[in-house]
Amino acid sequence: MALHGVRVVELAGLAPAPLCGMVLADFGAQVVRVDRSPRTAMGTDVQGRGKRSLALDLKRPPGAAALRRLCLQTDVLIEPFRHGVMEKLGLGPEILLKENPKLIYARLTGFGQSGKYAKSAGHDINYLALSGVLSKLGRKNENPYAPVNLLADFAGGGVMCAMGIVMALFERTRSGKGQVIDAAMVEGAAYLSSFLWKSQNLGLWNRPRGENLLDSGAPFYETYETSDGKFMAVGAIEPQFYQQLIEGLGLESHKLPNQLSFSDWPEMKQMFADIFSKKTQAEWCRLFNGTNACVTPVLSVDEAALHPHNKERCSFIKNDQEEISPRPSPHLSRTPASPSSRRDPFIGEHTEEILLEYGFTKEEIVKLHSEKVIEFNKPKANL
Ligand SMILES: C[C@H](CCC[C@@H](C)[C@H]1CC[C@H]2[C@@H]3[C@H](O)C[C@@H]4C[C@H](O)CC[C@]4(C)[C@H]3C[C@H](O)[C@]12C)C(=O)SCCNC(=O)CCNC(=O)[C@H](O)C(C)(C)COP(=O)(O)OP(=O)(O)OC[C@H]1O[C@@H](n2cnc3c(N)ncnc32)[C@H](O)[C@@H]1OP(=O)(O)O
Repeated sequence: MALHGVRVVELAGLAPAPLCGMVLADFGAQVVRVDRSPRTAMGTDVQGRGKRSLALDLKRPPGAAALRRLCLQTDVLIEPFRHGVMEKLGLGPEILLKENPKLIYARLTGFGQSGKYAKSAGHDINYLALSGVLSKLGRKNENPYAPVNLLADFAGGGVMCAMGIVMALFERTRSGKGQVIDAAMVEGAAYLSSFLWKSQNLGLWNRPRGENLLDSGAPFYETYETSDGKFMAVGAIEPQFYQQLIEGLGLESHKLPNQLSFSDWPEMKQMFADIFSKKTQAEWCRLFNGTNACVTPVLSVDEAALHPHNKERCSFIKNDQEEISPRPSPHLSRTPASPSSRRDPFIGEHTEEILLEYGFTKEEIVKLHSEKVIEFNKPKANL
């Protein structure tokens, strides 16, 4: 796998850092997740695939010292706390990089390591709002709408951070040096959305939110309800594809306004909606399958795994617990990801084996355990 041999320590956090760690694990990195005690923390990481868990109290000096030791033999550290938390623990980048100059120290936060908000709490919706992107999302005459926590947390945060880590690992092959990554979700979400800024002069965003080409303003870039309460997605932007949409809907283009006549869009939408409501989703699929009208069913997460196209590409995978999840993407031809099929780790499940692997002696481990700096949490056998 592409990241075989890369050692990662991920400090447990909410959504974005766990995704970042999971992506690295899926592509072959050895990821150790450092958790708080199983007595004080609930296991909320559903993105623990391929990781092992070490329960370590970082607030206790021997705990922080243990992390420093781990970092001596680690390629990448992912930390998901507000600016200042790691410094307070004596685990800031100056110290850790001095001890291991090859360390890639990835700081995944909302507001970044500097600036007015650096020490403020926040979540996806706040970062998206500050990036400027949220102002563009939503339907006509409605408040801005955050699409779950996908954009800032996962795309602008977890994925951007993973990209930064891979770039830093690549650069390290030339310089032999690590570096600090300041992955701020505000900036990640904005960068991801560069098109919004760079397309201003194309006139794509001249109208209020929800009345433009790609923000649910256009009738040919919309979702429509079908007679069985499901939905179809329409993305027929180019004239030749739009023509196929019109034909599929049983309309005649010479009787319709011009595709780009903004003032006619609301009426056109109503017309398309009426037509889509006359057939079931399956009927529309049969009608549009194999055309270039850019019409596809809106599938539920369960249906997506069963769709013939996705099945053909094995786009979804099952783990040992029969849980279905998306296959790691993208697909690398020679060194594809090989996601673990084991269940996610329990907090503290691998404490002892990880510490032994990183060179701690049995005696040291017993001492840390007796001082309650580390915890073990072996799963009970299923008798
Ligand atoms: C919208 C999303 C968030 C969605 C999350 C949801 C998916 C989940 C949230 C609640 C979950 C549910 C719940 O738990 C109940 C169930 C539990 C069950 O097990 C599963 C089902 C549940 C229903 C469960 C389901 C889901 O998992 C949930 C619904 C986001 O936007 S996430 C992005 C958030 N932002 C960031 O990550 C940016 C950077 N981070 C921050 O800004 C802050 O960390 C944050 C997020 C604001 C939190 O602030 P907080 O004050 O709590 O932390 P920090 O200031 O960063 O400091 C951390 C402190 O912790 C200490 N510490 C850390 N590790 C250790 C350790 N190993 N040992 C000891 N101490 C440790 C550290 O020293 C800091 O201490 P101090 O505060 O004293 O300095």
